[in-house]
Amino acid sequence: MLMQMSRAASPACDNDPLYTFVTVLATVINSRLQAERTARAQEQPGPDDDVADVVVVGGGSAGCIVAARLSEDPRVRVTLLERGGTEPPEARVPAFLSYLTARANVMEFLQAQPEKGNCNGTGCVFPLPSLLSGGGGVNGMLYVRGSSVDYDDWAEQVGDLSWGYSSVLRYFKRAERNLDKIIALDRRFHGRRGRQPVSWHPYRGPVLQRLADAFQAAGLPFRRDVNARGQLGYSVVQTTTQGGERVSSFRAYLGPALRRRNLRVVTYATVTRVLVEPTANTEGDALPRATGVEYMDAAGRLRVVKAEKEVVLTAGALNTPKILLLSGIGPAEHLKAFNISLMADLPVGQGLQDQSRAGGLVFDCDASLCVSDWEHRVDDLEEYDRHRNGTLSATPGQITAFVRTGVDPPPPLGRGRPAKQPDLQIMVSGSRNDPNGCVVLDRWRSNRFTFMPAVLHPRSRGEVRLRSSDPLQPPLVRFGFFSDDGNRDLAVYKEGLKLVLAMEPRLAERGFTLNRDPGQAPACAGLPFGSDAWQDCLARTTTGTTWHYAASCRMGRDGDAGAVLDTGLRVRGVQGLRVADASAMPSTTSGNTNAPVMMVAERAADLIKKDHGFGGKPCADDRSPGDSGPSDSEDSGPEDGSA
Ligand SMILES: Cc1cc2nc3c(=O)[nH]c(=O)nc-3n(C[C@H](O)[C@H](O)[C@H](O)COP(=O)(O)OP(=O)(O)OC[C@H]3O[C@@H](n4cnc5c(N)ncnc54)[C@H](O)[C@@H]3O)c2cc1C
Repeated sequence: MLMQMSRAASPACDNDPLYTFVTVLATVINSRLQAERTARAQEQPGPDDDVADVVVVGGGSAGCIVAARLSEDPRVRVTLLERGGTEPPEARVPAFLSYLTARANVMEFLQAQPEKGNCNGTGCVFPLPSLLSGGGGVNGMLYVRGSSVDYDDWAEQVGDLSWGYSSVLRYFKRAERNLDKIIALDRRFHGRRGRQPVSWHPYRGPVLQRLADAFQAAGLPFRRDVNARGQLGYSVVQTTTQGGERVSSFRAYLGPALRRRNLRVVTYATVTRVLVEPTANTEGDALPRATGVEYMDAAGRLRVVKAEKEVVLTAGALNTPKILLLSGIGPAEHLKAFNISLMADLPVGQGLQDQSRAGGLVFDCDASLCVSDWEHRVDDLEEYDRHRNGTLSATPGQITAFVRTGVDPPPPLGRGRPAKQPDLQIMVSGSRNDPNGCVVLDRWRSNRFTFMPAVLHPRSRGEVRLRSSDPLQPPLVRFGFFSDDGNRDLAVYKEGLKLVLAMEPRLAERGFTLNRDPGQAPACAGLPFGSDAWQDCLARTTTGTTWHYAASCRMGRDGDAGAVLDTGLRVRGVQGLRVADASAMPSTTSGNTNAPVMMVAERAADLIKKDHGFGGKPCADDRSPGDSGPSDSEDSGPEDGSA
């Protein structure tokens, strides 16, 4: 209830008859889906005296993987607590993305702190997934690992080669079940037997073809596989799907594991804090220890689960820091202001990153290309229902481009860092220009496309702090978009705008008309369209998140004042507490963040198993860094059947 009160206005059009229509159809589609092979998560809270070996907090992209991996050993009791409910059936339909992201029962919409230099000074509105599967259940499904340079940078930053590309590649491969026969043949880079299916959306309609032609005509090279030897160019990207259905890490990992007796999953369980107790270690120093968590169940009752080995936080890059702060782990001054007893003075929440982007350039589609009427919609549904194909099996966002702009100086010679790391991504988002303003509704037949340049490696930093000591209040978030000294992030973004503006004639030839309506960016209406001042204005007033929140509790080397975790993902100065989600990343990667988060979670599970001597199937991969190894490092396959 309190969560509802704290939400910003949701763009949901729940009362629209079309929404009801789609929901009913989604249910019909679901009823024809192959029989559920996975048990439903338990929605009943556990007994008051619940005890586990490991408590995992947050059942998102990372949490579902950590819980499933750790419970492979039947001796290890794992409890996963998730504040939302189970992934809804319509999440499986790729084109229903827009309905999901507008639904208050799976997404929380919040407002960030107002800042002068972005979001028109009013505070960016941003969504937070709230369901078992987290971002993986509502996201755009793009499977993008990023550049090898990203991970070599991580290794250098944290002083640990095991986070370098040749090491983390094993975990990417371990997670992946690539369903494209040709791509899967590239065994150096791809896995074929992991739990996470990766495939192309089956449908590539005329709109996609023409967008691809426009990128090609603009001189960008076509890149078939962005997850192997390089990313630069434009691509139709593979997705976390199988046979025309979304497969989140909930479906891929946790669903098949739910039958395990040693795994307990509790939904509608909001963790309010980690229980941290001062203890004595062998040297006699007082070193606090995480002993469990407190959570609020669906009935609003406070409960406790004890963790005999450790607590793993996977509540996402905005809520993991909030939970740490509520538990007395964070900047001392900040905690003092809320009368929270200090357990460890750490820069929790300080290094928040998201890939700054802003409203890009909007193109309207010729009616001949983007027809959408009731007849077509019914055809679409029939096609999907029968063949898992057609417009419902895909999203326009499957096409994207990665660019190195040249804003940053070239890397020093001999440093072995070829200029293959993109700093800009052009994302494409489809929507409908509906007269009733409910653009989210029948978006699977988009008639309007926005090209959104996103700054992949922002210099700007934000922060996550507590709004209040009430654990049900959302965190206070400041994104800091376009706030870096020297405006380098702004320069990268503007390069993206220029690139798309230069594509305008090619897009026009192919049926896409640039929408010059000043209403697209009212604050910039008085400025000449496309001018430098207009570009600045666009960035400052139409700023948005890319939903790639990361690095808010980053790992780092000993002595790094900005590091919250060590490179084993352990919270510094606290025993029995780890972070294994996007918060732990040292910096954002060259692209979307879901695949990197899955890699971090796979690695975290191995680190935990190793530390506690748990069994299961460690990635045969913890060999010496630098040995990229053959694909025998892959998982031997889902033991409980695939999703
Ligand atoms: C709209 C959208 C589109 C995106 N598109 C893409 C894309 O196309 N490709 C891509 O690679 N990435 C995409 N991403 C990003 C990607 O999904 C995230 O990076 C990834 O899901 C982060 O994983 P996580 O485990 O760190 O956090 P999440 O997946 O967000 O999981 C956190 C979980 O913790 C739960 N939780 C939070 N607080 C508590 C609490 N107190 N108690 C219990 N549970 C709690 C949440 O409900 C949630 O389930 C997108 C994200 C969004 C939101």
